[in-house]
Amino acid sequence: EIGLQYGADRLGKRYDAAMQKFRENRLGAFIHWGLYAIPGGEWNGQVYNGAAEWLKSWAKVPAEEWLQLMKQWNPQNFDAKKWAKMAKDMGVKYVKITTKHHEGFCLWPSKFTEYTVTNTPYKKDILGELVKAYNEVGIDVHFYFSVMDWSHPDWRYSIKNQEDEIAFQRFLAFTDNQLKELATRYPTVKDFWFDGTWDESIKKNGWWTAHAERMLKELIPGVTVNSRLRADDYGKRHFDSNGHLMGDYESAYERRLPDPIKDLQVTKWDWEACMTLPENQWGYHKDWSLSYVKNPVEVLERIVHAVSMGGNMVVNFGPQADGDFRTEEKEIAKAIGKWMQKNGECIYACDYAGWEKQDWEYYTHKKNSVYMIVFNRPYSKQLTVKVPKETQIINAVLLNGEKMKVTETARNEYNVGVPKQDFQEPFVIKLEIKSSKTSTNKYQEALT
Ligand SMILES: C[C@@H]1N[C@@H](C(=O)NCc2ccccc2)[C@H](O)[C@@H]1O
Repeated sequence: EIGLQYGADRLGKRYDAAMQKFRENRLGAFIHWGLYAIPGGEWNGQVYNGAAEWLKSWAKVPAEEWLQLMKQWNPQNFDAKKWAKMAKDMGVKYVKITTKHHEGFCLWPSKFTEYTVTNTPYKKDILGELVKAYNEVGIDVHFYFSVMDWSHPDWRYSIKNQEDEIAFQRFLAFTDNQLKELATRYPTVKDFWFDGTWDESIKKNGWWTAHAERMLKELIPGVTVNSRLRADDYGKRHFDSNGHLMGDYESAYERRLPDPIKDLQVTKWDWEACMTLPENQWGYHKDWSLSYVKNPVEVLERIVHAVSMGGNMVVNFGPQADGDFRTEEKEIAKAIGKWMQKNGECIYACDYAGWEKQDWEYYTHKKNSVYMIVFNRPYSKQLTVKVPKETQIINAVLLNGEKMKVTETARNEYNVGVPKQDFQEPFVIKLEIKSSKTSTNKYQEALT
């Protein structure tokens, strides 16, 4: 291993209570809300099908013109309690909120920039209202924070000369001030999810990313920080030059997931994926007909896929400029909540089972139960289960209590029957297992 000053501060997973809670939460929601919700993907009569929160970039709008949108920021239908109820009913255990996205507009009354909610017709501290409302219903709040800040004159993509260097160090000091502000104003925050950290300027300042993680952990004991913040002494990101994960969980799975057969290495560390409903859109876009919108089962499939590999999943919502949510998002949240109400036992506090994946889809594991979450109902009416050596299935029940037939079909192989009723939605079978040394060898090995 090479010596690093700004590499991983810790090897292996964290097992303190705060990280256990982060891990056991499993299902979260993302909220992407900012000035970009006002134009909703359209600028000067042209609609862009790229990410709506990147409209400033697509339409090449200068910062001072873009920030004029603050004059229109007045979400009259914003009701933090309603947002909290929607999240509670969806069954999410935490919500990640964009405190400041790349545009530089702050949802809290920051003292270090004029581009905040204070200087809008709305005036009030939106972030404070949300932290209070979510916490009141037992939902943890995580902060999304974009280091890249298009509103700040000292932001640099790269450091070409001494002038850049001096400006960027001022920018990092400004960022420290905002992070300290967030950590001290909202001490119940549980996580910082950094974004906008891929540019040369940050990779050349790995020291600052290590300092930012350490500063937040001093200010808020137990707080978690994502790997995307981190660059090491040599500009290596997420994993340091010795291959060790930096931060507390890997955060590279954005709109994609690890392969359930080829990428089993991710089960060795904590990780969190995030996903959108229409492919490109995190912020509010007025026209969702421009791309495919995932249906509830497709969202569930991604949630279960992540948990089956020992990860968390965060489903994104992009509220409207008026502070209400579009109907499609309310419907998805309701459908997910309905399924989670019945089947959440196979998600919350569950982890990777380590069993060989089958075509009917995913396993999750908790204590001495293994859950089968069936997305693909086989015409054979038999669900193949290959167990690890010296493992026996004691019994199998549907989460509604219906007993399922279990037939041993070969060494360490079983068939589990499917429910009589076709629920027209993914269903969950809970297997009670025990390890058994005495495996009868009634099955002969083939001679080939
Ligand atoms: C969590 C997401 N990360 C931000 C982002 O900048 N992603 C990188 C990206 C944005 C637009 C086109 C390609 C790649 C998006 O705007 C969301 O905040």
